[in-house]
Amino acid sequence: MRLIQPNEWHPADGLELEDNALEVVTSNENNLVVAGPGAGKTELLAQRACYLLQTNTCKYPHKILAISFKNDAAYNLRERVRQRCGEEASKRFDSFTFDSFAKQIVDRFCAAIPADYRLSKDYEIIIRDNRIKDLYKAASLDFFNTKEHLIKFHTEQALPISGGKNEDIYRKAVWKDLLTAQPQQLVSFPMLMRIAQLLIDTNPLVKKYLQQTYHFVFLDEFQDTTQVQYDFFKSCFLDSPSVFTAVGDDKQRIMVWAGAKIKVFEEFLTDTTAQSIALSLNFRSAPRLVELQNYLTEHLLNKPDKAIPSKKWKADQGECDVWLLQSQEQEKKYLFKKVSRWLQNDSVKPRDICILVKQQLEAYVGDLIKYFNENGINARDETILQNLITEDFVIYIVNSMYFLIDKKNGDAKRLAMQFLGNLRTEFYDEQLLRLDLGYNNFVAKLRGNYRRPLTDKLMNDLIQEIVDFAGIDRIKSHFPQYKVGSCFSEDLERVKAFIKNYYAIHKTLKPALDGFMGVNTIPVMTVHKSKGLEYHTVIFVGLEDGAFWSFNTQADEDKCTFFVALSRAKERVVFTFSKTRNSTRNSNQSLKSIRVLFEELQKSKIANIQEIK
Ligand SMILES: Nc1ncnc2c1ncn2[C@@H]1O[C@H](COP(=O)(O)OP(=O)(O)OP(=O)(O)O)[C@@H](O)[C@H]1O
Repeated sequence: MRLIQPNEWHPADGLELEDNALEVVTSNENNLVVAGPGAGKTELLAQRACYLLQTNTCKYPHKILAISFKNDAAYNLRERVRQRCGEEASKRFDSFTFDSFAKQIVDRFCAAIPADYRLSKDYEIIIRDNRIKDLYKAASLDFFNTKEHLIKFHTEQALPISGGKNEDIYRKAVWKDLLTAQPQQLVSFPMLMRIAQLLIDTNPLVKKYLQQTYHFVFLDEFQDTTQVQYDFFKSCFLDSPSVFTAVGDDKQRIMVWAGAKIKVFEEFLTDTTAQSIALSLNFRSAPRLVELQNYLTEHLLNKPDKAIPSKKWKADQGECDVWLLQSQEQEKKYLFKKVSRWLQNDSVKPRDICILVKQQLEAYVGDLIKYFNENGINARDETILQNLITEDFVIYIVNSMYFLIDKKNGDAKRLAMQFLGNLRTEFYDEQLLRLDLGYNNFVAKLRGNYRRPLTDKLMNDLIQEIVDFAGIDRIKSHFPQYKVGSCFSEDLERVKAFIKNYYAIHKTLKPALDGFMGVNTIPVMTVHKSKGLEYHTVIFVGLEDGAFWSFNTQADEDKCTFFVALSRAKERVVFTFSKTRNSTRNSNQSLKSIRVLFEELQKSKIANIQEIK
């Protein structure tokens, strides 16, 4: 890799950075970038990674650690860095979620965990908090009124658990029950993070190893950081020479219900003496939508910041519609008609459109998804597959299959080879060339053996052979999340099952793979899942009291949720209100509790509100 002098470095891909962004990209100080939607915060992290690696400011062999909240966000950031500064440099860029980073530390250094909290190799991760809640219930602990309070209480304290109050004794007992459960120990991700923190607090060598490995630490979507995550970050890196860059937006703080720390920006600035830096451009949304976001920022969120649209747009671009409909039945048909027209006339692809709901996806749009699919527009609940299809090994399998059916598909081969190369970071160029040749021969052999139709058995065997070529042990040892337990085999079985299902529908492999990956399919998801993403058109279904049932108790967070939905759109955003919604608990819908959202849209004079007869 050719080294670039810092003063000769330019942002990758010809992008222009505003002055503040460029200052952060090249800075050697701790910074907190606070900026609105579409300001390029994630892009700034990608550009900073390129700067640090290409100029060797992050000196070889030290690395950059980027921590995100969701698998797909970690994946997207890693991909952006790879595209911007190439395969070789990006090997020193580790992009993980908080959860997988903590798990990796625990798995790697499990013998160093103090005895009372030690985990064996095959612990089970509890995803559903109910198991924890039930244990407290069994201990007749009723001093918390909500499950959320109880779950927060469970990991509120750093380990080891101390204190002699009743609550502490119960907490200790529940932790013990979980860590001695048979046949496997049980831990939630926040528990795992507390254990990782304990490991670091009690093992200076592990701490030193982390700090020497990662000279630069990035924190994406910092507004969503929980107390447990922040404590873990501090144990790992505070007061070390590592340089921190956090980016976030307090207008997009929608995870307070899940424990996001409201004062995290302030604490970070104090703890790390970071500078707070603002950005002013919005690269994502067209000018009319930026204007609407600015209006709502001031009048709904009571914040002073204003964004400036990028110059690539014409001043009158951007549209916001609110459609008031009579029934859910009318809503699905009207939306179908509109979406069909956009797909035909506006050169918009299904993947450029996103349907969002606040929650209860099935109740709000289950019927609509069915109706779209029955009438020729693919749409699906993306939440089911979003994590799986961004897993590296899944991308490898699918691209190997695309390459199998089309030997001219160079992109598919490149992506598959990239995965294989990453599993063998110790390889020299010559060995990589041999691997390339071996992979070509392997796929050529598969092509020769490939028979149609693919029975379930043949499909299973085909996928298994592709995985075996990469080597299950190698995959497991490379990806911390797969090292222990049965996560890998479970995910692999899910991949096989999904591809077989799509194959049963389409009868040929290409559309089956496209179906699995969601090509030509409108993604449908909750606003929470849509964070960090962007679409040409966003349709928010259910601007109603029923969907915002918690508005009276958490108005600020719900206003931010509404703002996040709106700000995912590049050119068009639509809100629907339906007078009746039979699939929900209260079929008659009103606009009383959330009147302020509706009124502010109206007052903005940008939203076009229409009653649809
Ligand atoms: N300097 C730039 N020049 C041109 N386009 C940019 C620049 N920075 C970001 N973009 C583009 O703007 C869009 C938004 O960028 P990005 O996702 O980084 O914003 P963000 O601040 O993280 O957004 P959000 O907080 O809303 O998720 C992306 O399409 C990105 O490619």
